[in-house]
Amino acid sequence: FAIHLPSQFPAASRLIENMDATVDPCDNFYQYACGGWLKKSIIPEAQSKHGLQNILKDNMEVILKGVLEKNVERESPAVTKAKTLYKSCVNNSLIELKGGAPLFDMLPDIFEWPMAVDNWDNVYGKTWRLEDVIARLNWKYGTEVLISFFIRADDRDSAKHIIYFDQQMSFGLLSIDYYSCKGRFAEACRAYEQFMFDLAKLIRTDRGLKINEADIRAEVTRVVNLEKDIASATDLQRRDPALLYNKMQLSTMNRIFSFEVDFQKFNWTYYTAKIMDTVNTKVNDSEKIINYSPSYYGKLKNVLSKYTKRDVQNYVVWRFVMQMVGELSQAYRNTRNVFLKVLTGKASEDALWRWCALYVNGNLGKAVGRLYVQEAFSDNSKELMEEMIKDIREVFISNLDDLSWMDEETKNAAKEKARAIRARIGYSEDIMNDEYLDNAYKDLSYSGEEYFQNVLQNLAYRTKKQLQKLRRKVNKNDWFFGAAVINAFYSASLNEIVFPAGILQPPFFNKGQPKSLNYGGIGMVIGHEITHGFDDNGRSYNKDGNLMNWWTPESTKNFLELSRCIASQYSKFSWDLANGLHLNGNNTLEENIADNGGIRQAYQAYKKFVKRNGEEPLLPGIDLSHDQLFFLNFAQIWCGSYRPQQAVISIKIDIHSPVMFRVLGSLQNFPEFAKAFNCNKNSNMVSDNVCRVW
Ligand SMILES: CCCCC[C@H](S)C(=O)N[C@@H](Cc1ccccc1)C(=O)N[C@@H](C)C(=O)O
Ligand SMILES: [Zn+2]
Repeated sequence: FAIHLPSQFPAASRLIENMDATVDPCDNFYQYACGGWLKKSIIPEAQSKHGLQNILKDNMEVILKGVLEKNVERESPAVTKAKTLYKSCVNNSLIELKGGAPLFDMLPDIFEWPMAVDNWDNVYGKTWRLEDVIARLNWKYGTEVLISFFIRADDRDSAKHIIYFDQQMSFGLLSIDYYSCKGRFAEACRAYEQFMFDLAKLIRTDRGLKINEADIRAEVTRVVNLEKDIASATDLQRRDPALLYNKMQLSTMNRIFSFEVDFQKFNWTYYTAKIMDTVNTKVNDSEKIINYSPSYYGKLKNVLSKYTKRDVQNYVVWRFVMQMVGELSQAYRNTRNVFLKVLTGKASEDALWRWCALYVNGNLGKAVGRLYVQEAFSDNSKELMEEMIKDIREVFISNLDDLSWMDEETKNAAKEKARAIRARIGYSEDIMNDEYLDNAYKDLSYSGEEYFQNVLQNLAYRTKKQLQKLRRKVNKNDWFFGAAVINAFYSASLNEIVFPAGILQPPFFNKGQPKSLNYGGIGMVIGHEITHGFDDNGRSYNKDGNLMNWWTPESTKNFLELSRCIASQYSKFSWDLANGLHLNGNNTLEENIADNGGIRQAYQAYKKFVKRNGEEPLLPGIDLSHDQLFFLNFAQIWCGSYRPQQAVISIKIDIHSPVMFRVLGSLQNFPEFAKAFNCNKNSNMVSDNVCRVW
């Protein structure tokens, strides 16, 4: 356009392009809103799913590349470190030259990988202790295996830090179902074993060691069986945080929850001291800890009694090396690429610069966040966001009065908590301050030629920062998310909602676009995050972020009944792309409650805005009311598609419902949607059993 159109015009063309007006909005609003997008979009080779939000992510990566590659005459040392790290990461020729050596040269430091070395039993086996290897994997290599050890705010004393012991949180095959190795999971299992086999073989080859394929295969099989047994020991349904909170002394862990490997009793105090010594923090038997998974530790005893120390060492080192192949030469990356293609459908690697931009952002989020904000974030959105947060918070609070299932006492406590929620918008001022930034990264120094060492340094550094917090109070002013992040968050222990700069952009938000689009976009996100304070997990925490029950038994009973309505409703959705698998309404309950609350609160806030300020001028070029545009923009934020393999993964491990069901589920439960589109009561978009919690 030669003439400068008001910035809302791109909104109209975007909305029209993405939708398919031939679909009846009352039949399938997702198809109506996204049909246009779905017709013209393909999932890139390097992705296993692709949606409108990925386009924002791709654009952000381009911005990050630009700022990380730009040489400027004067900059803070912290920013220089980010650029050096990036340079080492994109130095493909040098990475290729180093082959697998950076990895297999450091394996002795974690007591070696038995299947990729000779004579392990004599050289390492005799003095081997499980505590030594998993302690080191934790503090030095940021790898949690068998035991999840982390330091976090005490659930019942959110100002203090405490040590937590939890069950293993991640598995090579992602979820327990894959270990059946049957039907749709058979191929993934085989590819997983092949990945381990190929990597062990490659390391032996590069080390000049002989290869007995049958021996390697046998060890691979034992390792996968061990991992399957560990996964089988994990607690699956962990809905109530109060039930996880088992505070005890380390001596109790030794007395009740210990286990053995090759008849060596695991000593929890010795293990914990091994980790805490690295940050000069003394712990002994009387140290208080929180055991999140008593039954898992009880089962671990039986699991490990079936395996040798060699099997256990093979497994724990495998969990580390399988992550690290990504930082090595093509031959090593290929062992995992083949596996990922089968597991997720991802058919090629991401462009190296994209991977490196995200890697540096993930590790030096404060420095990269500063560059991103300076380059791409218009600061004028803060007051508009504050106004919208105020609107939506008030709607949440006033809606409480309509809830017949909640008594006055509980309502008052809910109002108090809602008022206490603190909002973080865009980025923390700290990152614009040179000495703050330089201090944050003072202990880090990178080499442009040693990418793998840089990565190891980051693994140790991140863990060290966390371990050092144990004897310190929680700093409630710390931002726990970077600025270049296209997402939003709620923290129960801080009772805080966070909207990083990355999400404050179209289609979520734009000062120039109509308010109907802003409320259907970021407005719904704001409601989503506020509602997390009251979902089936967040509701257990009080306004100060402590696990304290502020509910009357009657209100609790009613809440659980209504949340079960949501859970069973979403469980009814079956997904043809995942050959008919049903959603897991329990695993996705928190996010579904948040979505259902968010859409209602944002819509009501928009209507209040219109009452205060009058109807907005219609959007030229699209004959929809602003009520309709509100829902259209919300839905289009979720336009996207999945590869079949990724569809199964999302159902198994994503706490969010798949995108189309997030739109269908929340709108079927919200009668104002049907009103806006004049849907009659037996249309698909009107649920015959509306569920409503907030
Ligand atoms: C491991 C990350 C978990 C993120 C959890 C936060 S509460 C969340 O669910 N954020 C919302 C933000 C949002 C809400 C409504 C509409 C759009 C975007 C979310 O859905 N995040 C998605 C993108 C995700 O994290 O997968
Ligand atoms: Zn959420």
